[in-house]
This record gives sequence, structure tokens and C-alpha cells, in this order.
Amino acid sequence: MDRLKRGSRRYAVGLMSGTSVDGIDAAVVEITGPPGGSERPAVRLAAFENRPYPAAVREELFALFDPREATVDRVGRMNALLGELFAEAALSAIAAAGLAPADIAVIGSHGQTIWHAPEPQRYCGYGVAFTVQIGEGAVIAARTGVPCVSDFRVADIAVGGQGAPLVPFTELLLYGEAERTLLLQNIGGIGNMTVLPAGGTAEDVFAFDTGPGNMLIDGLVSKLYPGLTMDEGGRIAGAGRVDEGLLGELKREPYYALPLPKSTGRERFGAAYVERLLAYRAERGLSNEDLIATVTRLTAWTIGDAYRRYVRDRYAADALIVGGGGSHNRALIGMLKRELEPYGVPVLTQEEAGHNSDAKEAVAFALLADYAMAGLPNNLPSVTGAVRPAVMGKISHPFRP
Ligand SMILES: Nc1ncnc2c1ncn2[C@@H]1O[C@H](COP(=O)(O)OP(=O)(O)OP(=O)(O)O)[C@@H](O)[C@H]1O
Ligand SMILES: CC(=O)N[C@H]1[C@@H]2OC[C@@H](O2)[C@@H](O)[C@@H]1O[C@H](C)C(=O)O
Repeated sequence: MDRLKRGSRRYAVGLMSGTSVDGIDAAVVEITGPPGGSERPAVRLAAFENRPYPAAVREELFALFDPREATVDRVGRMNALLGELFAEAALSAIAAAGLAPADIAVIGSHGQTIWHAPEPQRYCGYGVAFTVQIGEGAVIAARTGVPCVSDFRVADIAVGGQGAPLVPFTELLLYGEAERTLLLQNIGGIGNMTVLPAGGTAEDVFAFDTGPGNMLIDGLVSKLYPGLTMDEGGRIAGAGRVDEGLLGELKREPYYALPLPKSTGRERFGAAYVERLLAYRAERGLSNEDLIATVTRLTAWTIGDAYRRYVRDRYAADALIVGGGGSHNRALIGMLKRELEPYGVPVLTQEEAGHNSDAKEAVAFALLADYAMAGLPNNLPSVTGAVRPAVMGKISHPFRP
């Protein structure tokens, strides 16, 4: 297949490593229909794999989230190493789809966010905003022989956007409906909501980070239960009781009331926040289960709060569809239903709505890369706050004799 022939059926690979740092998601998708056409592209998932990071890599990545540890040599080395690991993940998924690298038109790689500072700060007399995703695209292109589009977010930040969230661009293409207003809630490390109004166009969509997704739960579990990295199924939270005093204090975090557009990350809800929660637990003698039940409820509350604050007065939502790893946490889903169902908004998982929750973000980066290769804009200024459309992603071409 001629990988450069556009507008026809083609294969693309999407690679994602999210804020939970649980591993590399690789999706191989078959795309039909020209990018940017008036018709929606049809996307079929041909293969999906998740490759957990080796423990040493995960540990080193967590070290690099602390800017005092993230010296330029360590970041540079990890950038190259992640390029190798992403390339391995892509090659493995391509083989799982029964394809060869020569069949693939493009690889879209999100990389690993290690710092996200989208609000301009004064620096050397200038106002500067930035975001850092590592995982070298040149290495991915060289190892796979496939053009790689990487480092998407910086192009949106360069035109005044938050550089996040980016997936809503593809959610509009793949999920938008004429008759129903849908809320798509991702619960990864961070939580983020996309509002797709019935019959809405790109200008009508809005989306934002709701706050912590699993990040606080994971952070507490790994400190309090050595050997565990998550509250599997929500069993720990299910055995605890919410501490209303702590919950009330946590709700006062200023991020929740910020106006849109907004995005957040580990800089706000990372290791230092978890240390504060552990200090509170020690002071008040809270059990592990009660602490984890409380942050689980907080996570559900942030989503209900976002709905009340930004959506309720504008749209009657027909459903909230939950994706990301948090959709496997039954305690969290139960709490979320109690937050939203009183407003007549049913809560469903991506699977219940007929989609693959785990593959969704990787699929999105395959599609974003398809647009980038065609030189077409792939950000949603209404979502990110960018002053104009941008073609996000840097292209690394492999050498092909
Ligand atoms: N079976 C499960 N039970 C409970 N929680 C789960 C389960 N499986 C995954 N999770 C949670 O989901 C997290 C991973 O979610 P996901 O892969 O969607 O995040 P991510 O893509 O890294 O994050 P982001 O979307 O913020 O970039 C895990 O760290 C864990 O907290
Ligand atoms: C800077 C960054 O990596 N942001 C992530 C993170 O994880 C979830 C949420 O915060 C979202 O804003 C974004 O990821 C998804 C893939 C997005 O851009 O849509």
C-alpha cells in the first residue's frame, strides 16, 4: 500500500502514555475518508496493546516530575529511551494487527508529559507558557521506518492555548450526535470532560480538566499499601467512610472554580499534594480506607461540580460516558452516579456505550497525526483557548533509500 496516498483507506498508529504512567498504549487504526472532509472519517480499531513500563523506568519518570531532580542529562536520556520503548510498542501492535511497518502511513505519538505550565509566567522579562512531552519522535521514525508525528501540545500553546485537552477534536469527529448532548468524562491520572452539544460544530464544543482523576488515589495507595499501585476495582474505597471534614477542606482547592479554559496536572495534584493528605491522616487518625474513600468521593464530586458550574445552565445532557482507567473503579462510578443521576444524567461507561475505553486516547493521537500529515489544523480553539487554529505535531521522516 502506498503510505503517502491520502484520502483513501490507510492505517495509522497512535501511541499514548498518560499522566498515570501505567504504561504505553498502542492502537493500530484503519482510517477511511479524507482528513478534514465534510464527512466524518471512519475509524476501525485493528489492534490495541498496553505495555506496562519496566519498574525502573516508571520510578525514574516519577523522579523527573520533580523539577529539582529533572536535570537536563536525565531528561535528555529519558527522551531517547522513551523513543525506543514507544517504537517497540508500535512495532508490536503493528504485528498484532497482522500488518508490516510498510503498511502504516503514520505514527502519532503523544509522549510522556513531565511538566505542564500553560499559563504565561514572567521569565527574563517575557511572559512564557510551556509544556514538556518527551519520547523522541526521531527515534520512533528511525526504528520503525514510519513517519512519526510527536510533540503536539506546544503548537497550541504557541498560539495562546492551554495545549490541552486535545482529544476533544477527535471526540467531536467520532462521537458527536445530532440529537443527543453527550458529556465524555475521561478519568485517567487527571480527569477531563468534553461537552458535545446535540448537532454542535467545532465552535460549540468545550472541554477542560475537571481535576484529579486517579492521581490522588494512586498516590495514596502506593504510599499506604507497598506493592500496590491502584485501588483495584475500588475495593479499598468501598471499605471506607468519607471524612466530611477533610472533604470540605479539599473542595476549597481554587482550581475547581477557575474559569474556562483550564487544564492541570501533576504540578498541582502530584507528590506534594499526597504528602499533605498523609499529614492530615496522621493528625486526625484517619484509617487508610477512610482516606481513600474521601479522595475517591472528591474525584466524583469534582465531576459533579464541573457539571453544575459549566454545563447545567446551558445544556440538558443526555448521558455522561466515562472512559479511562477510573471507569474500572466501582466505588468511584457508584459515587459519580449519585452525583449526576439526581439531575437526570445517566452515567455509562465507554464499554456500555459500545466503545473501547482503554484505546480511546491512543486512537485519538493516530487521527491527530493523520491531520498533521495532511497539513490540516487539529486543535479546537474553543476548547484550548488558542487564538487561532494550529497544525499540531512535529514530523520526523525516516530515511528510505
Ligand atoms: N481495574 C481497575 N480498578 C481501579 N482503577 C483502575 C483499574 N484499572 C485502571 N485503573 C486506574 O486507572 C489509571 C490509569 O488510567 P488511564 O490509563 O486512563 O490513565 P492515563 O491515560 O495515564 O491518564 P491521563 O488520561 O490523565 O493522561 C490507573 O493508574 C488506575 O488508577
Ligand atoms: C498536559 C497533559 O498531558 N494533559 C493530559 C492530562 O491527562 C488528562 C488531561 O490531563 C488532559 O488534559 C491531557 O490528556 C488528554 C489525552 C488530552 O489532551 O485530551
